[in-house]
Amino acid sequence: MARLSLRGIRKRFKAVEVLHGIDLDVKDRELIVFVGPSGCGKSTLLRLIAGLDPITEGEFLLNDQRMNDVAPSRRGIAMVFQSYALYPHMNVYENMAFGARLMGLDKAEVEARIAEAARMLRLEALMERRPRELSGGQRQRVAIGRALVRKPQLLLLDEPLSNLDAALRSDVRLEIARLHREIGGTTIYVTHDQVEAMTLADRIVVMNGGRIEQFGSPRELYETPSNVFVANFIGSPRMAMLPVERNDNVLTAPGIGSIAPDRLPQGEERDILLGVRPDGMTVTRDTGGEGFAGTVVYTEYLGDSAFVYVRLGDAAPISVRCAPDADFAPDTPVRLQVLPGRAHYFSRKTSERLAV
Ligand SMILES: Nc1ncnc2c1ncn2[C@@H]1O[C@H](COP(=O)(O)OP(=O)(O)OP(=O)(O)O)[C@@H](O)[C@H]1O
Repeated sequence: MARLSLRGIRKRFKAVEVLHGIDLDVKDRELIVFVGPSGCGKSTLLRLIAGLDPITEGEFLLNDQRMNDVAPSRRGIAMVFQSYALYPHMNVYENMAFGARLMGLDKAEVEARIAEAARMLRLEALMERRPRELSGGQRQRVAIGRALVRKPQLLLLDEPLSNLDAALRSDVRLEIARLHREIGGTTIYVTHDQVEAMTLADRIVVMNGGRIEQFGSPRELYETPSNVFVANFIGSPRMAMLPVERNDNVLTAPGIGSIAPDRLPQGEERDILLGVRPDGMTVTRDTGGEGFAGTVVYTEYLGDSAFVYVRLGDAAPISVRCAPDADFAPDTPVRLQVLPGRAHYFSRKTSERLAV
């Protein structure tokens, strides 16, 4: 069992504070993904949980026990790093067997677990090789295998797929998810890739500048991002953001047009940021009337759909998901409508989500 509580965690390197008070509760058996832009503190937080760096301030509890001063080897944690730290003088088999033997498992059990990991990670033909005789991606798979054979209660993975090609990446990702369920432990997975986060996680921690912006299920983050940062970070292509002024039940973007949406934000704020996902709008040739007027930049055909990129005013183009037969030549004047229930609202003052 592995249930985690982080309370007011701060981390300073000399005078520089890089984590500014992290509070987080992870349930047993959850697969949690830390995601965020480069330098936001994901790896640092993972290293504090592993015990590789001391916590400056705050408390880390594992199953209600304070872990701040417990040695890494006594935390019952297995970790896979971006740099794999394999034993150079051992071959692949021995690298995977080492940790499992230290746990006191009998020989047959160690062999069975290694065979399974090797099959899953497609390492069977490489078992006799030393790390220096392997490619980067192969080493990465050995490092994952070495952690998995221990069937840890808490598995920490820091960008474990960064050296794999696209096809292997999605295969190994599926295997990690399957193994996570099979082992029945808790997994924390660090990535900067929001697609990886969305497909793997039970819940996602979105980090930015040493703080948690939002913690929730992939669906919660996509459907109700709690601020502009999360709205922009989750979802590809990005959510369109349009500054609008509210007058009664009409939202107006100066020089672009206005809409009267089915749902409006609560409260009195007049200066609002309207957010709409690419599939939350329709685009038609401009014949006047309600809606936002723009011009087509280009149309991207994807087979099962098409993305039409539209410029509104002088902001960066926004993308609208259309049926695959959408065919708008560049510079076509078009009008955008927001579909019912698809408008997100944010305060222009605080960037926080406004309830409807
Ligand atoms: N040992 C250290 N000494 C000083 N500063 C550090 C140290 N380790 C990390 N930092 C700083 O802490 C911040 C967070 O780094 P961290 O590696 O946790 O980010 P990250 O979100 O994992 O980024 P990436 O996706 O690029 O790996 C960065 O500004 C980094 O420069």
